[in-house]
Amino acid sequence: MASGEEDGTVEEKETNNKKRTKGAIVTAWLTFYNIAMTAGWLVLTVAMVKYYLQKGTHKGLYRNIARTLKFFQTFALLEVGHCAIGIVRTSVIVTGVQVCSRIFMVWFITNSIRQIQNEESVILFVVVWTVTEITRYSFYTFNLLNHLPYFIKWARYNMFIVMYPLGVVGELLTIHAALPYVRRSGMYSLRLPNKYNVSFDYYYFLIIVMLSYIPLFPQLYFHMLRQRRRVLHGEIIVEKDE
Ligand SMILES: CCCCCCCCCCCCC[C@@H](O)CC(=O)SCCNC(=O)CCNC(=O)[C@H](O)C(C)(C)COP(=O)(O)OP(=O)(O)OC[C@H]1O[C@@H](n2cnc3c(N)ncnc32)[C@H](O)[C@@H]1OP(=O)(O)O
Repeated sequence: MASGEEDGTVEEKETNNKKRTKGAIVTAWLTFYNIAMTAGWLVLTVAMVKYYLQKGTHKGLYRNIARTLKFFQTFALLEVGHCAIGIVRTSVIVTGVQVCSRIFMVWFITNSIRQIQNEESVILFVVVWTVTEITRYSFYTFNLLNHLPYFIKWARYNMFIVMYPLGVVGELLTIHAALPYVRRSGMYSLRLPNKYNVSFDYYYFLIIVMLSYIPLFPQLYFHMLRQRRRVLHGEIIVEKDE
């Protein structure tokens, strides 16, 4: 009997040790990830400020930071995995829509259409993304280290109120600026007849993407407002897909 009780205790101890080890590994990984992402977006900030101080114009700024932006924005795909395997308490759907929209903007709009890279709207969304991500990743980092300064928590759950709409304006204006070039070049499109007997028009796809902001953006925005009420005002909120 004693051995059974001891075994129970031994099994419980082993399970608890495994949980503690897993918890330590997850915390170590997330801390590393968030520090790396904070550093990456800070490098982007320094590069943008340095370029503007040297050149005195935003023309050519995107080309100057494109590689860093593409790397760190694409690296954020890991966050969909973090949600999917449950190491962070975030909606997979919300994170997926947010990350996919950013990656779409970076790779299939600004990186693919050089003619729009000097648009002011590109600088608008890049600057807004940068300020937001530095705040967000530093929030996660300090939260994991249990030394979260209030001003970072405040910034995390208040700045989005203005930054989110500004970022959407920048993204939509950039897609709109790209439309004439896409129409003229027929890029990423498939005309009939072809061996697949399928047609695809990237111009109309972009119009659909712009229209998709109408139902999708409010979902993200209200999600952040719920998070804000939960964290700053202690409301108990259960996400739909939790
Ligand atoms: C193929 C064609 C595609 C076309 C797509 C068209 C889509 C159109 C609509 C999309 C519009 C998007 C516009 C957007 O790009 C504009 C901008 O972003 S402008 C800049 C302003 N933006 C923002 O402020 C939003 C920034 N993004 C986020 O905040 C997140 O991505 C989001 C998923 C939206 C919300 O984050 P989350 O749900 O994680 O909220 P919390 O931060 O409160 O975290 C919840 C809990 O999870 C823990 N967590 C999350 N991540 C981590 C991590 N990396 N490390 C550690 N912990 C993490 C966090 O601590 C919370 O834990 P707890 O609940 O215990 O407090």
